[in-house]
Amino acid sequence: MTGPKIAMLGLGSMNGAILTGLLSSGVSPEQVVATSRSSESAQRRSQHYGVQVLAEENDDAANRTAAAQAEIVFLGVKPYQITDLCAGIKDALKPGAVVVSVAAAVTLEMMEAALAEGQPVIRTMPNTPLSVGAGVVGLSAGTHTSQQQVELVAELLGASGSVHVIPEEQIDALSAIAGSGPAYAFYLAEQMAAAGAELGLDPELAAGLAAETIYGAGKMLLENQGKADAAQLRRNVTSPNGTTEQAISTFDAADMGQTIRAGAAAAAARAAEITGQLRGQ
Ligand SMILES: NC(=O)c1ccc[n+]([C@@H]2O[C@H](COP(=O)([O-])OP(=O)(O)OC[C@H]3O[C@@H](n4cnc5c(N)ncnc54)[C@H](OP(=O)(O)O)[C@@H]3O)[C@@H](O)[C@H]2O)c1
Ligand code: PRO
Repeated sequence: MTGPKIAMLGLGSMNGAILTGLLSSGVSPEQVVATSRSSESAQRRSQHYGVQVLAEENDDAANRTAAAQAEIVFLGVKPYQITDLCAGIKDALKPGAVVVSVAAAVTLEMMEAALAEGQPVIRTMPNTPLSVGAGVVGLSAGTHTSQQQVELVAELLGASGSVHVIPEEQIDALSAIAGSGPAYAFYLAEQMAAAGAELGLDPELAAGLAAETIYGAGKMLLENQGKADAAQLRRNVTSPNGTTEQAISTFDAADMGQTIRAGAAAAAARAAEITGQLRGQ
């Protein structure tokens, strides 16, 4: 085993996506110990990822046991569970270990208050495309976190995506674009596939066309950065008086741009609302 030992407490969609990215980028399964709530899910995930997964259902101390072994401890449970999890593991953590939350809405201050005095903590907002090496991560460091720990975590996650160190006040905004963003793209894919089927294409073909088209457009956006922005690339497809123009006019008439901006604003507002609820607990 080379590299730091990593604990993943909770191994659902998000920590699972991070783990897939880590394993693809050269982290060895022996470096990882994970937990889940149910023994059924622990068994399934252990088989899927080839890592040890302890179930809390079988052993109340599963999270402590996993955390005690690691230099980096990812918290991947639901936001309302994070501070209880912190309190549960605080005495078990190794000196120098860094606790990395992936949870929406849970602040560094809340985690620091639930952990031992001086505990290094990092708050992240990752997205699930980390599982295919194309993720985005927002990262804010706590009061007692060293630059070396930030760099270690950024390097680990950076092998499966881009990492942006940002002030904590901007995490909800990043979450509304990049954390939730894959769902917006999947929603667009669903609607494009449905439209293709309504126009007479085989539904499977239509879904494939939607996926490949969104992938290709994303690749062009990235490869044209600094040369042509999204608006220019869209104009390049939109021949005057042609077919695309009809689609874009229909979108504009329904104020789709404003709808998308309102959706992202609602996601950010919900994060702030959950933070408020957690503070009131
Ligand atoms: N999904 C995303 O795209 C995304 C993106 C960014 C951030 N996040 C954040 O990621 C966190 C997890 O979300 P998710 O979507 O991954 O949820 P999820 O798929 O429901 O996964 C939650 C995981 O936590 C486990 N768990 C529950 N209670 C536990 C306990 N007491 N001890 C150990 N493990 C426990 C569950 O185990 P069982 O399977 O046995 O129930 C499951 O593995 C949330 O805080 C969310 O804000 C998610
Ligand atoms: N998924 C989590 C949620 O929907 C956080 C961003 C993406 O709450």
